[in-house]
Amino acid sequence: MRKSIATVSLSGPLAGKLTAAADAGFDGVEIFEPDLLSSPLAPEEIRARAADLGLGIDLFQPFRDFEAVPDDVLGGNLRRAEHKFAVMERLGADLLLVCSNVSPAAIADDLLAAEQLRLLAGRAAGHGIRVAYEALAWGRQVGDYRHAWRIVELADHPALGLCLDSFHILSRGSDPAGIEEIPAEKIFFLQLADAPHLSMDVLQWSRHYRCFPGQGAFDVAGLVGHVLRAGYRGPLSLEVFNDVFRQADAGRTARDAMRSLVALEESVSERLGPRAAGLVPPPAPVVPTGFAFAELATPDTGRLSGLLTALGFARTGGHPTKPVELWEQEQARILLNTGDPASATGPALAAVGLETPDPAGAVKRAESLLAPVLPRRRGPREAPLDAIAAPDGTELFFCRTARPDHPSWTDDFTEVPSDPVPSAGITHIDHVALTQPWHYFDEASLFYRSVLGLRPDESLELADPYGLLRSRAVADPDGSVRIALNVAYVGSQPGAPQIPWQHVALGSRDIVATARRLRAVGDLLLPIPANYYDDLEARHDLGDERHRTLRELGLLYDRDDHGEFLHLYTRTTGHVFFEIVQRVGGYRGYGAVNAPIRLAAQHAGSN
Ligand SMILES: O=C(O)c1ccc(O)c(O)c1
Ligand SMILES: [Mg+2]
Repeated sequence: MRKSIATVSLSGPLAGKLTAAADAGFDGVEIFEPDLLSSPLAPEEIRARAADLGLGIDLFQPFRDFEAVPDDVLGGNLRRAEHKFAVMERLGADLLLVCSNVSPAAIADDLLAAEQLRLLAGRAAGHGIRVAYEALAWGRQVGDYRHAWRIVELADHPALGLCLDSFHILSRGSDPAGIEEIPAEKIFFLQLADAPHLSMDVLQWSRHYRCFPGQGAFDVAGLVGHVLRAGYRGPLSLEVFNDVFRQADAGRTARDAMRSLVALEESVSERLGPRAAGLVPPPAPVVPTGFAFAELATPDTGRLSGLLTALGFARTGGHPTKPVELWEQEQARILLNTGDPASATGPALAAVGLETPDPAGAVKRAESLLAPVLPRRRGPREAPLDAIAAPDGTELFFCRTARPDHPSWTDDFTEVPSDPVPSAGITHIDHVALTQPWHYFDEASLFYRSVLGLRPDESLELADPYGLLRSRAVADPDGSVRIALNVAYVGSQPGAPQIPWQHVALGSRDIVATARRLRAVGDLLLPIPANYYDDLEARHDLGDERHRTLRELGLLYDRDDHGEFLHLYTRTTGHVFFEIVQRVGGYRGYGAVNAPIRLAAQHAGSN
């Protein structure tokens, strides 16, 4: 389907917005009038610029407070309309969005509204222009799409139709099924936005918190399904008012926007059948089945090799041509890379290897969702290793480890002789946690969900001693791949503590034994205050002996309806630390209740 975006969704001056939309592959734009008014370009120049970029100007918006006004106001409104028509002719735009009147002067009289809109449509038609009437959720008299439709029906003019906007419909809890009763030729335009569930004034919610479909809590795909069943075949147009996107890079936001529409088309086609309404779903996701490795970029191996040895890892391989070491313990594999510029400020998590049943298919899926595919870093006799860049720059490699049907990346490493290291009971990588730059957070959750087919959990807000940490995890259905995305709100004030921390959580089969071993080796673990254990005893009755063990070893505890979770943390090295976890039963979370304790301990340790 044709894909458009309202210029209000992107940051910066109008010319840059057009370039960003075109580069991301959009077919058209809605020109948001304030963007035009603040542009040094004449409408004719904007028209030419858009045409050069292959963009249509699908809509001009918004025209406000027009309908259901007293007679003495109508003349002035028609005069304003003539100005808009003139600008639109210069722009080459033939669809004007009129949003429902929000002025206290608007009269509760549908016949009057219809009569005045009919008059407007007649004038518009004289310029070859059509009018799309949109119910704003906070409209003074008209706030619901069914009400707007009754007025359009009453007006009965071929140049007057509806603009449907998913935000206004879904924020009010209106049933979108009623859209199917509207004749297709009367739905002139479809605007799409998602939003998180928030309990607040709907105007503020709309103007500040809209996000791209798939990033919020609305069933936008369900709504689009109804619109397509009604017979609408016009553009899917994103109209997102969002404070964060307004400050982010326009090119990046436009790609995020396009990714959301491609994923939306997929969700809609799953509901309506694959070839319905000219939908073109991307290749199916290839969901990863586990972690192949975590790669730490580090200026030297000294600091980390001591820690890895204490954690029970053995250095098993070296790369013949790159400064990379392979460390293993059962299915947990860590690469230490001393040749990566990312390590300049200390060890950092630079890459994650994901086990996948079909590496080539995973790359095709990623490309169709505008994920940057990285050039292959492959030596002459090395296994193919495809990788993409996640929004925060972390490289994601698609791997098949030691399978007969595919060369294994581990074969590229030369075995190195090493003394046997006593196992610490670590079996695999349970999850990785990636701290995102704050303005990429929604982009990141959509990225992992759409590109990798992982399922997002609820978004959580966790207290940090210096602010709030937002956290959202994505995982595959059986929990073999879990990625916790965090965003730190701290650090906005100069000199405030920063937490650019990434971590690798290692699964242990017996965390008490692992903890005892780590304590015996040295002072490697994050100390947990006694107050935590006093409170834990009040919250959970685990028996005296268990409480004593948790306290003695500095273990943190959580439980959910499915099981229990025990975990501990190493001190931070550079930008990374390790967590050791044991899931007992089917515990699904990440110990979020304990995050404030952990964050406070980390801040105390870094002072
Ligand atoms: O917030 C507004 O004023 C506004 C304007 C135009 C729209 O299409 C819309 O959905 C909201
Ligand atoms: Mg709208």
